[in-house]
Order: sequence, then C-alpha cells, then structure tokens
Amino acid sequence: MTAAEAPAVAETAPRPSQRPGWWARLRRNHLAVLGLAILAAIVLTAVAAPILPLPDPNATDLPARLAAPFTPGHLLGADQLGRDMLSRIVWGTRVSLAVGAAAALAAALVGSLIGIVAGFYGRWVDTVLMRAIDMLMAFPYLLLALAIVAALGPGLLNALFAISIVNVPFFARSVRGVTLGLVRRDYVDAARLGGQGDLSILTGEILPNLLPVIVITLSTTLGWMILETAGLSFLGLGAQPPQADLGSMLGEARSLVLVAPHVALIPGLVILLLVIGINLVGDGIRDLLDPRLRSGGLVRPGAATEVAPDAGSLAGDPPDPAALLSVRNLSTHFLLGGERYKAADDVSFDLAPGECLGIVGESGSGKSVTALSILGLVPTPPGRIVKGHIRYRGRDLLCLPLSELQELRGNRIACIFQDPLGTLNPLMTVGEQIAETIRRHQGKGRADAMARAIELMDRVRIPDAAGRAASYPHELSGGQRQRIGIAMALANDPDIIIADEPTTALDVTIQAEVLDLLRDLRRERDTALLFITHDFGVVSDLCDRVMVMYAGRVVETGPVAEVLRDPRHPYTRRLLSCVPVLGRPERALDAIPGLPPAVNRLPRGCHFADRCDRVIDRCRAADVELDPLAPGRASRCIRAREA
Ligand SMILES: Nc1ncnc2c1ncn2[C@@H]1O[C@H](COP(=O)(O)OP(=O)(O)OP(=O)(O)O)[C@@H](O)[C@H]1O
Repeated sequence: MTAAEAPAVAETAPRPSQRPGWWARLRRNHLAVLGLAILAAIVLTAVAAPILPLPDPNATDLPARLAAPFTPGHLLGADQLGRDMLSRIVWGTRVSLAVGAAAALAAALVGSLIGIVAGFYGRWVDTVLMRAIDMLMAFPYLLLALAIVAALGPGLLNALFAISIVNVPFFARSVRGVTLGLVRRDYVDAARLGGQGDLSILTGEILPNLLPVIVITLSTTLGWMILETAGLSFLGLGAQPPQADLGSMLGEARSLVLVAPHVALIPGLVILLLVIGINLVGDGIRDLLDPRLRSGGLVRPGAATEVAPDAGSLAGDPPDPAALLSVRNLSTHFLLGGERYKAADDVSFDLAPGECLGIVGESGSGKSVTALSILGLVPTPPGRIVKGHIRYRGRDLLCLPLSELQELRGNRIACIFQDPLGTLNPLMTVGEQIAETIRRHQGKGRADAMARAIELMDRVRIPDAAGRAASYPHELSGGQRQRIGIAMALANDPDIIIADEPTTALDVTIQAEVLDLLRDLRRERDTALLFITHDFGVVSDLCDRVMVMYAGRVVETGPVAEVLRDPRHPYTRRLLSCVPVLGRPERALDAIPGLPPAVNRLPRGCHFADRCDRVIDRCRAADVELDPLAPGRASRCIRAREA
C-alpha cells in the first residue's frame, strides 16, 4: 500500500469527560474552603449588623472606658470612650468591606474598560491610554492615594476614590495584555469575516474570554484594597469620627497598645482574618477558572516526569538486550482532582538501531504520552510514571539522575513536534537556535556551531540556508519551520528521533518532502525513528513496524506490511476501513461507531468491546492480554487467532 492509497485514521472527538462541578472542585481545595468559611462568617456578621442585638457603636460610656474583654455588657471590652468594641468591630467591618468592595469594583470596571479599548483598537488609542496609565504608575501608589485624598479632603468616599484610581492601572495593564493576545485569534477574524461590528466582537468574542482574567484579578486584589482603605483610615484620611472602620479603629488605638492592647489587637485581627479569607478564596477562584490550575494548586511541572519508587519492580516483562530502546510495561497516569487517568497503560515495545516504529491511534489514545515518557517530558503534576522500564543502550532511563537525562535529551534522543512555531523561540533567529542546541551538547564555539547549523539547514533543504539562518521563526513558512525542527533534532546526530505528528499540519507536497527527508536521514545515519501519526499512509510509506494504540493500551503490533495486509484486531481493521482510499470511490466507508472510553473510567474486559462488531460475552469478562501471535506480532483480542 502506498501513501496515496493508504487511509488516514479518523480522528474522533474525545468523550466529554464528566468533570466535577465547580463546587465539588472548590471543595477539594481545602485552603479555599477555609478562606470561604472565614469570609462567610465575617461577611454574614457584618451584613446582619442592623438586626443583631448590639449596642449603638458610637454610644460612649465613660465609666466602662478601656474595659477588658469579657466584662459584663462588653464581650470584647470597650475602647477609650467606653464604646462597645464588639458593636464597633461589626459595624466597622461592614464599612471596610463595603468601601473595599466598591473600590475594587470601580477599579476593575474602569481599568478593564481602558485595557479592552487599548488592546482592541491599538495604534494611537493604545498609545494615549497606556501613556496615561504609565503616568499614574510613575508615582508610588500609596503616595498617589495620599495626594488624591489630600486634594479631595479626608473622608471615606474620597478614600474610596483614591484607592480606586491607584488600582486602575493594575487592571488596565493585565486586561490590555490579554486583549492583545485575543484580538489576533482566528475566531475573532472569523467573527469579523462573518460581518460582526466592533461592539459585537468586543462583547461576544473578547469579553467572555476576558471575564475569568478580570474575576481572578478582582478576587486576588480585593483583600489588598481593603488593606489600602484601612491604611488611609489609619492615617486619619478615611473614616472620620465618630464613624468607625477597621483602619480608623486601629489608628485610634495605636497610642493604647501598651495600656489596653485589645483595643488595637481586635481590629488588627479582623483585618488579618478578612484579608487571609479573601486571598484564599481568590486563589481558589483562580484555580477554578484557570483550567491549567484545576488540580488545586499552581502547576509548576518538574524538570522530569515523576517516577513511582516501585515503578521498575512492578514491570514484569524482561527487556530485549539487543534493542536500542526497550520499553516494558510503561504506565503513565495523570492524577487529576482525585481521578486517575490511565493515559498510557502497560505499553511495551522495542526499537532497533535504524528502525522506524510507527505509533497509530485515534486522538487521545496515549501516543504522545508514551513517547514523551521516554525522556521524562510528561509534566508532573499531574503526570506520573507508575510502572515500567525504559532501557536505552542498557541503561534504565527511569532511574537516571536528572543531569544524565538532560544530557540525553536533544543529544542522543531528539524530538520533532507537530507545531514547530510553538516549540521555536520567537525572539531568536532559527540559526541561533540550532547553533545553541549544538553548543549545549558539543561545546563548540559560536562560529563553529553556526557554521554547522547552516550546514544542517542546507541538509534539510532550506533554500539559501546561510541567509535564512538569520530569520526569525515567524518569517519562515510552516514547512520550513518544520525542517528547522528536524535540523535541530539532527544537530547532535542522535541515535533516536521521536517525531510526534511532524507532518500533520503540513500540506501534502511539503508532507511528502519532509517524509523523504526523514527517509534519507534514516538511510544515511541509521537513526532509529519513533513516528507518531494518525495516518496509516505515512506508516506504510516510512515505517518498518507499527504499534496501534487504543485507550492508552497497545492493541496490535507487528511489521507494517503484515498488519496492513492482515490486521488481527478489530480496531485496526476498522481504522483501515473507515476512511477513503484514493482512486477507489466505489469502496464503502465504514466509520467506527461510538467513541473511545474515558481513560479514567475504563470498562471491564476489552476496552474496544462497546464499538466492536465482533464482540462476544467473553470479551467483557476479564482483562484481555496481548496475544503473541508470532515473533514481533501481537494482538489484544481474544479472537485474534480466528480466521
Ligand atoms: N497534561 C495533561 N494533563 C491531563 N491529561 C493529559 C495531559 N496530557 C495528556 N493527557 C491525557 O492523556 C491521554 C492521552 O493523551 P495523548 O496526548 O497521549 O494522546 P494522543 O494519542 O497523542 O492524541 P493526539 O493524536 O490527539 O495527539 C488523553 O486522554 C489526554 O487527555
């Protein structure tokens, strides 16, 4: 079968995962729940102030002056004028909360509006608005707030204005930054092409995407603004006597710290609790709204995938000593929100020097996770290698110290990714990027490394390589960028290249050229290739052996010609028959019904059973093992040996 004849694997949409609701996710974040409890207690008490049986917060009672907490009639004691501390704290918190929230909302509204308009219209609108914002930011913000209150006169409302104004730049800058990124998105162009006007694009396309950013910024700055308002009141520029807010109570009590510490301690403690509560809830909301942070904390992937300490001892199958790369029982799971996603499970394969192994499967079948696990490139959290051995030239990569693994990456084992624009640094010329890869591993000087980079660019058929070396990634075409990716992978003459769908984004002519290039390189340098693709045509064209994956597991493996001629797993058979074959219009298309199972809720028995046209009761009875049909040939089907 040639590339033109061979069908491509249909890409099916992954099953919509049954994600837990927002409340369930928030509840898992214990710190956010603690913050919510603190905040709810404070806010409810403050809101209920008018109906609570509290004395007048401004009524003085000189005989009770500086009464200690738990004095009868004064649960939290009394201040220097005998006013009930409990009542003043509750009413004062109400004022502080109202002023802080109003200031935050006003700053968010004005700042976001400025940011959206500047980011959306750009040019002189952006210049004028952002220079005005820069002028505001040129002053230390507390000094600016003091100057504004000094100009307007002391008072709570003026403090509110001042705090709002000094926080406007904060919102304007972050919203403008995000808007700038959004206006260049294809869906905004599509809306424009669809005839939508500016207002409709702003409200329909941009604003919904900005809202999480605004809400996150608001929730994380609210506590800060309450503190700033309290600061102004503390200095006597906010709430004016007899009205109390938390800052003014603290300010009035500062001279009494030694005589009656509770008068200062209690408002200080409430400010502390309030700000902690708001910040914890703010962080929780951010985790909730940002899909990358849904696991409950800030995701900072480690330099290498975490490997379970007993990963090696759980892997039962012995490695092949003759193989260049021998992967055994590799299981890489994602632990997300209490669920275990078995992205790659019990995957075993060997790669001989100079051999090309194709990994095929629908979207989400675990091809990339398997390949990325080899170099420890699956992000942890949430990824973890829970079982397996990965032997390269006899060394188990899962046991290597990070420094040795880094030495192998891009050097002995290199990668080519699907999206070269995403993997190339936009601020470095392509020549510099290839040269840097060479210098890092070969220790060559700048000039030598650049000369070698140009040589490699020439080798991957970039016209005018010497001139093009000075180009930035965005100045090259998609096919040229992919060739730069290949040149970088070749820079250190690796033993193995892992190519993750390197031709998917390219048109057929460029795709054919890139495949030719990889074929030549294999021949010339004897480089082994692990080629991930959806396309059986590419597999038949380039690969010696193929491994078909389904729902994280290998379901069939064998020499390409044999698998294409006589597939032994119903999934492989359906993959081969479900897409058109060029030049055979009479051939009926046979799409695979249903969707792959979610890898966190895999069914019992054969994972393909629900979609299989040859299913029998026994398929669902127990886990199906890979059946070794012949040397180098296996199928995970209990009926694989049937005619
Ligand atoms: N960082 C991640 N966090 C959580 N789950 C992930 C992550 N990366 C991959 N997965 C999950 O692991 C499973 C396998 O993904 P993988 O990228 O290996 O699929 P694939 O077969 O390469 O698909 P495609 O052909 O679309 O690239 C999928 O269910 C995917 O949702």
